[in-house]
Amino acid sequence: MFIGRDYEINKLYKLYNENKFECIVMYGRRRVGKTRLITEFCRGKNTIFYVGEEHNDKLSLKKFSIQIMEHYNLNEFTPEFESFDTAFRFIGEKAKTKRTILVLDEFPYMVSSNKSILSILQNNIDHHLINTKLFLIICGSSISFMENEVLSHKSPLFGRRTAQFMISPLDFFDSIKFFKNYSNEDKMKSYSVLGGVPQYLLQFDSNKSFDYNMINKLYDKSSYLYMEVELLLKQELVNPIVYKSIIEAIADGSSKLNEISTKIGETTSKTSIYIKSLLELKIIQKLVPITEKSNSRKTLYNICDNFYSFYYKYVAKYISAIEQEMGEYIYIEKVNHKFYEHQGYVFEEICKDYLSRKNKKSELPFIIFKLGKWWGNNPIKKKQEEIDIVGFGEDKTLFAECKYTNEKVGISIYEKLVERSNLINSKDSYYYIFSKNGFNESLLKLEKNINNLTLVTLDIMIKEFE
Ligand SMILES: Nc1ncnc2c1ncn2[C@@H]1O[C@H](COP(=O)(O)OP(=O)(O)OP(=O)(O)O)[C@@H](O)[C@H]1O
Repeated sequence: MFIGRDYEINKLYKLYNENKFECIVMYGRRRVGKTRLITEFCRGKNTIFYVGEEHNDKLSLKKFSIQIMEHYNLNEFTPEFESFDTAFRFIGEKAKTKRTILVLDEFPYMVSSNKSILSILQNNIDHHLINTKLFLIICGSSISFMENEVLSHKSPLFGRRTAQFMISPLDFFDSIKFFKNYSNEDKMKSYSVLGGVPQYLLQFDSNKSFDYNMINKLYDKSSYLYMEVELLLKQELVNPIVYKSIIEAIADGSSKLNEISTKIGETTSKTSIYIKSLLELKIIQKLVPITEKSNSRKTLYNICDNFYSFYYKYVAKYISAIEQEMGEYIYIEKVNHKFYEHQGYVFEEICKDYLSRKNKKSELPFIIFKLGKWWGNNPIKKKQEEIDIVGFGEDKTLFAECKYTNEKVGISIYEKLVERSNLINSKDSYYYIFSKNGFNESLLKLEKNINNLTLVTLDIMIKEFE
């Protein structure tokens, strides 16, 4: 079962059908589904699929040669290519007449065994490949490597790329397709723990209860997910301890730069260097009120990956108990029924995903150009206020409140939202209220009587994008 990725597959097809040379750079965090996406796209096409490994240059070239020879059915007595240069030229010759896909997966490993591959490839593109029908896909997980060494202006490959795809985790609506047998609430809970990384979503079996999966697939020291975050950080970062402290500080509620640096005992300038790497890895994100510039002093940081966020809020602090095989007890007594706040935060993101999807289909009252959150001072009440979601169109604004509670949402929530929306300049305002468990009668009646209020439940959202 292959889920989602419609945008990427459609774009790849369009480029493929142009039948000319392409150099496509694909990157994204580990386990996000890059290889699977490429495999799905390449199915039934003339493809050489090479996966880089941590070998020395000689072994790398040998493996690359074997892959090419097998593809072209060259017999075992054919000498191996003497260099990557001759190997690329050989493929280029073949691709002059026939559409050929060459995938270089795990490209950073290829480069680590031979730094000159970048310039060899550049030279080949400029002199040989550019006039062929080669469809080259360069793929890698190390986001910093791909952005700095392949995409940036410092890279020999700069200017050779014809398209790039940064592969993100699946959104809520695609992620929950992994949990066919779950109730909507369990789908939501599972997504709030695992996020949208397919490899993590695959760990839960929706034929088993949510609690069973939590206890056996996360709160068990032998489980894949239990070790994942620590291993990933070690793989991606040189000094994982400081990074871990930063993520822990954010998970614990520190969201401003000075709060984070105080908590971890580092200077703000040093902390901001570490934060930059975590931003690059898409583990944390920077938030500013939608009305402010991106360098606003009101900048906050939060963990944008649900799994990291859950792990540092509800797993990391119980490591020693889980190591003593008390994971089930910890989950039942300390976590289950207590991670409601986390779900509330994730619910807000889901509502944003919902609005983005509706916006793409032009199904909102107007086209939104900018979607975000707002917080700021209420000068009348002399206190801080926030609006969960604000969407700016050309001359219209959408304001949304997201309520993840068991109670039905009433009219007072609408009134508060209208009051707060007055803090932002808007000619024409539209209101959306999202609720886990529906709305009371008076609010439902109001929705019928005014035309700028829309009420949406979790069930409605899920049904719309099933
Ligand atoms: N869209 C999808 N639908 C269903 N399963 C998927 C999807 N994407 C990925 N998977 C599954 O998730 C797992 C991880 O995916 P994949 O190996 O493609 O990730 P990756 O980004 O290439 O990882 P890495 O960077 O670690 O090599 C695989 O089992 C894959 O089949």
